[in-house]
Amino acid sequence: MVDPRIENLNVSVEQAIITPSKLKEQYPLSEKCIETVHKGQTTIKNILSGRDKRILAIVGPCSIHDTDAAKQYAQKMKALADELQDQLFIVMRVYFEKPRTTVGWKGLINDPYMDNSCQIEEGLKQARELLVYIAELGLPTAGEALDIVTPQYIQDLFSWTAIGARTTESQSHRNMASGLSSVVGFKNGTDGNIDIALNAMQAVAAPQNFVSINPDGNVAVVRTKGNTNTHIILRGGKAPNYEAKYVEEIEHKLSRLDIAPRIMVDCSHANSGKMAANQKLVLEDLAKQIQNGNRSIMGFMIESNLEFGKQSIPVNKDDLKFGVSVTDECLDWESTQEIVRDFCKNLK
Ligand SMILES: O=C[C@H](O)[C@H](O)COP(=O)(O)O
Ligand SMILES: C=C(OP(=O)(O)O)C(=O)O
Repeated sequence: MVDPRIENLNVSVEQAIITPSKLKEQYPLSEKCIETVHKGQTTIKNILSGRDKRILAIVGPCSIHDTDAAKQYAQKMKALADELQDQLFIVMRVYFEKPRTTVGWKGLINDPYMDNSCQIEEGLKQARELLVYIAELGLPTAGEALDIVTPQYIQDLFSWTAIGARTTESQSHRNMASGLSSVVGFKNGTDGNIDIALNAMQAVAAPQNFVSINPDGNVAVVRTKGNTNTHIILRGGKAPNYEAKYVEEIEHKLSRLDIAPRIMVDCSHANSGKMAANQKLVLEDLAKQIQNGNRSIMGFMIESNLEFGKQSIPVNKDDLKFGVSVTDECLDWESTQEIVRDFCKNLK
């Protein structure tokens, strides 16, 4: 019994939704999907361990708000991934959940119609349908695990996972990451704090026990084995942190902790000053570092969409510009191809 004098004072509605197993029945995995994810997860683990010498490239929109645009983007990306497969393992950024500094649209799962109606069940369906589509193309995907329950619905389709700058220090996110099957990258904090990511990697390597839900939607205790397939992502803080002097500093910190020095650089966010065009400069710098002998940089991240820039979410959704980000500024497709190809040429 809920006593309304002391409980749920700030809750307006509690609405049961589809269970993870029912959603998976509606959008099942074909053998081709399983092969895409299995190959994606395994290849990324091999890149992390250094067995596979290629560079991991996480490239795609800041956020998905229109699954048709995302499908077009994925088709283009698949062709680029095939073209550059000798040097890069390209994984499409398919981010459905956005952490906000204060308030704002929290992504396709939370609010698929972008009108504050927050039809989360519909958001989960659209997300899963899109991930199945992309896996059918043979293109692996990457997501940010932000909500700690939604992985039960879609995580089987991701080949790589990020924990964001605002949640790397969170115990709940570390618990969750310790049970994920993919490689997990931890961003440094928004203020540039590196230690929270290093602490996260140690916490996540250990077995954890916590309360979540099971595939049938029942409350369950989850006991994990721990996930040692993790790395740091440098995303800048008060200032950028992608240059060689920062990368070397992190290498030393990792070595002191007896963790293999494997580092991903996010070319966007504070490393680009949130200006999409600057991602080119970051990527050029990374290519130089690698040419100069760096062996710890194992990957990079780029925020890119069909079209350049960003737009605010209009009241009338017919006014949305197709293929333009509704969160952070993104590079357009042509520039994305160009800078990624140049990166490969520079490495040769
Ligand atoms: O990646 C996207 C944004 O940087 C992140 O969601 C924070 O956005 P905000 O500061 O606009 O809320
Ligand atoms: C929100 C993101 O990044 P960060 O956590 O680094 O701000 C992101 O990659 O979408």
